[in-house]
Amino acid sequence: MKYAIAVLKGDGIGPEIVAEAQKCLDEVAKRFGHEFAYREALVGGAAIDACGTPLPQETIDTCLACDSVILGAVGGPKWDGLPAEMRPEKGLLGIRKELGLFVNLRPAKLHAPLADACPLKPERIADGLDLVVCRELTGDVYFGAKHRDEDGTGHDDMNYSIAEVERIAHRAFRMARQRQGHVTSVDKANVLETSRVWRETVQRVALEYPDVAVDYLYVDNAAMQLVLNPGQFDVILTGNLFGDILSDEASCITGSIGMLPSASLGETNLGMYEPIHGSAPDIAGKNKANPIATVLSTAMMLRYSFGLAAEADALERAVERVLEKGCRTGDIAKADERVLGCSDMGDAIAAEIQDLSAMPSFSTNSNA
Ligand SMILES: NC(=O)C1=CN([C@@H]2O[C@H](COP(=O)(O)OP(=O)(O)OC[C@H]3O[C@@H](n4cnc5c(N)ncnc54)[C@H](O)[C@@H]3O)[C@@H](O)[C@H]2O)C=CC1
Ligand SMILES: CC(C)CC(=O)C(=O)O
Ligand SMILES: [Mg+2]
Repeated sequence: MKYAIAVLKGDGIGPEIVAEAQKCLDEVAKRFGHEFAYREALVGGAAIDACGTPLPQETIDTCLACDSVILGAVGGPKWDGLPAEMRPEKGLLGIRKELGLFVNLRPAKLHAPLADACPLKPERIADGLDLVVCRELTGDVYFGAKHRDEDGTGHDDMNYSIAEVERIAHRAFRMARQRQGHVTSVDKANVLETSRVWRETVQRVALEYPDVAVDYLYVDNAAMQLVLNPGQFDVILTGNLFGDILSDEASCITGSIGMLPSASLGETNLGMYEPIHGSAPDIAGKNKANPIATVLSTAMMLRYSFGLAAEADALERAVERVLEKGCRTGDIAKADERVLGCSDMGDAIAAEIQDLSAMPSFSTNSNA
């Protein structure tokens, strides 16, 4: 099959990590007999520099004309002084909104070979870590009105409508049915009106899923529980701001933010697949970034946008195998371990895909 993929590399490490993900996808295409046709478009700082805006209309049109979107990351110190509407991050928020991507799935899994890279004591991860943050992506304080008073006071309007909470809650409960059947809804309902709307709505939606266990945590407690006993979580259902923060926290339990993929989804098959991390200006251009979060994001793309489960499994298995073999970028390496560059890690994963014959559980023509 032929698939059109919009490629938004963005800024900082964005181009480096996306190049490695494409390298791995090209191996998947060869092995399984698909064609991935890439269409590059600009977003973030790169778009500001070339077109004077963080989200050109051409980029939106390209994404809408494709079957899926891969995004690297946006932002960097070069653009930090720009007004809010002109910042690179506005381009990312804008493309999520334009494509109607209100669900952001951020799975956090502790890969066994990386147990040493987890900063928690072994007893805290005795139950492992296999959770998914189901984050609402096109509402909350990120999209509310912003302004500054004449005296310099800043305002960000935080709001959630019942309909916005309902649609993300249904997605979380349906996903829990495919997993361990447990949703933890996270809010700040003891203080925020938006959170009271959130909690009441989730409680109502939960009645439609009597087979799913549900509990409710305030976000401050959730942040603590995540490091005390991360194994208690299955699906964490939460808003845009809290989900952004909790997923970065969850990522470091897996060893590094460079490990965590995400899928941004809406009502159609068109999804955007993006690592959860940012543009990492401190390591940009140095071939030091971990490309695994981006590679695993494209595995989510194969599964969710293209329905290619065997191909997604193969890509995920290839990542597992390089970790088992001891391949490590700097962020997940122990002091005495050899450190691979971003492109070496991409090469290693691509080589594992080539070596599919050594993986008896994968047929190379199951979906071709
Ligand atoms: N989705 C996106 O495009 C996002 C963009 N940003 C933007 O990125 C810029 C930098 O933000 P920060 O707060 O520094 O967050 P960041 O996620 O870019 O970096 C935080 C730390 O994690 C490290 N890191 C991140 N990704 C890594 C990878 N793949 N491999 C190894 N190490 C990695 C960085 O080197 C840094 O030490 C800002 O302009 C911010 O607005 C931040 C978060 C998400
Ligand atoms: C850069 C922001 C717009 C969002 C963010 O940090 C994220 O989605 O992880
Ligand atoms: Mg973030």
